[in-house]
Formats: sequence, structure tokens, C-alpha cells
Amino acid sequence: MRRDTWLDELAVELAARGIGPGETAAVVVEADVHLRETGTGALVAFGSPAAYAAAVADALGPEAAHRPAARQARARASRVSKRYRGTDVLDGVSVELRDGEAVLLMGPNGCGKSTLLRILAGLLRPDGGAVDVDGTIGYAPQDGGVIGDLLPDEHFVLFGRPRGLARDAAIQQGRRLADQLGWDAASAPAAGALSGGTRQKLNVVLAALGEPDVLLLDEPYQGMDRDSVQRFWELLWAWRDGGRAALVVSHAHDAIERADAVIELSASRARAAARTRSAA
Ligand SMILES: Nc1ncnc2c1ncn2[C@@H]1O[C@H](COP(=O)(O)OP(=O)(O)OP(=O)(O)O)[C@@H](O)[C@H]1O
Repeated sequence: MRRDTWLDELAVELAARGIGPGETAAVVVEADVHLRETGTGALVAFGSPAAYAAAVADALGPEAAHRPAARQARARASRVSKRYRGTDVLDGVSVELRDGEAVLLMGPNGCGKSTLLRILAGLLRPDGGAVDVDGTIGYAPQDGGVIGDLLPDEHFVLFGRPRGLARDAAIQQGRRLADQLGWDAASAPAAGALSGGTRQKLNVVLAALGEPDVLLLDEPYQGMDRDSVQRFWELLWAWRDGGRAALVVSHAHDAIERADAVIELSASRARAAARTRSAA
């Protein structure tokens, strides 16, 4: 039996036993990662989907059935793949973002973190797999994302209007978010004249404008000073405490300790995504 078919049947069998969608997704992702890393066939490793689902349901105990997921899954990439010029960048990667969680996405240079973020943001079409997002997305790219000739206030209006913010509300919200990052946007020059770290603050503010349900931030605090990095995390923690989801790409050592969960993209073999720690 093909791995994908086996995993699909496992999801159906878990749901049939009353296991909630969050728990089901976690079990399927874990099984997927295990199969990829060991290279074992699903039937050999776990037996039939029905038998494995029954064993999982037993292990979780009767209260797992119909237990609501601790947090709602807000965005999910399921077995996503992407090739560039015949080379696999992502090969069957699955990740899940839940409300109330600030998740760190890490992995070596070139392993596909930015590609995965762009796919989740709907900016890039995957070659295989599915992306499911329930709500709105705010995305801050690794580079660029701002317009050199425009003032920060003009950015706030430009980005805030399509998200339903009136002109004044967009400026007010943009300035408030900037202030939380320790930046006085009202008196700042055009984006082209901002320092690298300050331009990153503008990028983060633009992603958060209009309070989208999911924040996708690609190396958001590269170039920010230490105080600003602390402020960035405080902003993100307040964000997730407000019940929203966030995925942050970073190579910074402090990020592992500060995030609620860590998803590591492997550079080798199947390029599996392993969720190694959860705040749940
Ligand atoms: N548009 C493109 N055309 C061809 N190859 C691309 C394109 N975009 C990315 N790649 C390649 O895909 C791979 C993954 O790139 P990506 O930017 O997603 O990695 P990353 O994990 O974010 O890297 P880093 O940590 O250096 O930012 C790299 O080998 C990159 O060269």
C-alpha cells in the first residue's frame, strides 16, 4: 500500500474513533515523518491503518474521543512538495499552525523555509499536496516588501485599506504597532532611507496590520538591536495570547527558547518537518 494512501486511511480511521482533527493531524504527521526517516513501509512499521488507529485510540484513552482539540488548527500544509529546475526543495512536508501558538520554523540555508512560507501565504503554488487556511494571512517576506519612496504612514494606508482599515485607522494601528517595537513611525523618513533593522520593523508592522488570523514572518528580526528583538517577541506573545497563530522563520539562537513549538525542516532525504516541542 502506498504511504499516502495508508496515511489517508489512518486519518479516516482515527476520525471514525472520535479522535479530534488536531490530534489526528499530529498522529498522521508523526507517522509520516517516521516512515520517511526510516524508509520502512507503512504496513510493516504500523500494520493496517485500522489496527494502528485502534492502538492510538487505546493509548490516548477514552477521554481522547470527542475531546475538542486544545487549539484550533488555523493553517495546514499537507504533504506539500515543490521542485525548482528538477530539484526537490520540499518533498511531502506537512505542518500545522494552531491558534494561540507562536511556532518557529528552522533548518539549514536553502532547505525550503521561505518556499514553504510563500506556499502557506498563497503566493506560490505547490507541485503536490494541499494547503488549507481558515482565515486571513499577514506575510512579511525575508527581503523587500516595502516601497522606497513611501513614508511609513503611506505604507500603513496602502496595506491597511485592502484589509478593511479606513485611512486614519490604518495609520493609527501602524503607528501603535511600530511603537510596540520601539519605533516612532510618525516622524520616520521614507522606507528607502530607513536602517535595515527599522525596515524590518516596518515589514513586521505591515504583516500585522488589520490583525490577520495567521502571521507568517520570514526572518523578521534580522538586523534589529537586542531591545527591539525583545519587543518583537513581546508583540508576538501578545499576539498568540490573543488566540492567533504565528509562524516565524529564524536562525537566531534565542528563538528556540522563545517560541512555543519548533518545526525543523531537514536538509536531507525526505526533507521532513518534525515538530519537536509544543507548548500544549
Ligand atoms: N524562484 C526560484 N527558482 C529556482 N530556485 C529557487 C527559487 N526560489 C528558491 N529556490 C531554491 O530553492 C531552495 C530553497 O530556497 P528557500 O529560499 O526556500 O530556502 P531557505 O530555507 O529559506 O534558505 P535560507 O535559510 O538561506 O533563507 C534553494 O536551493 C533556492 O536556491
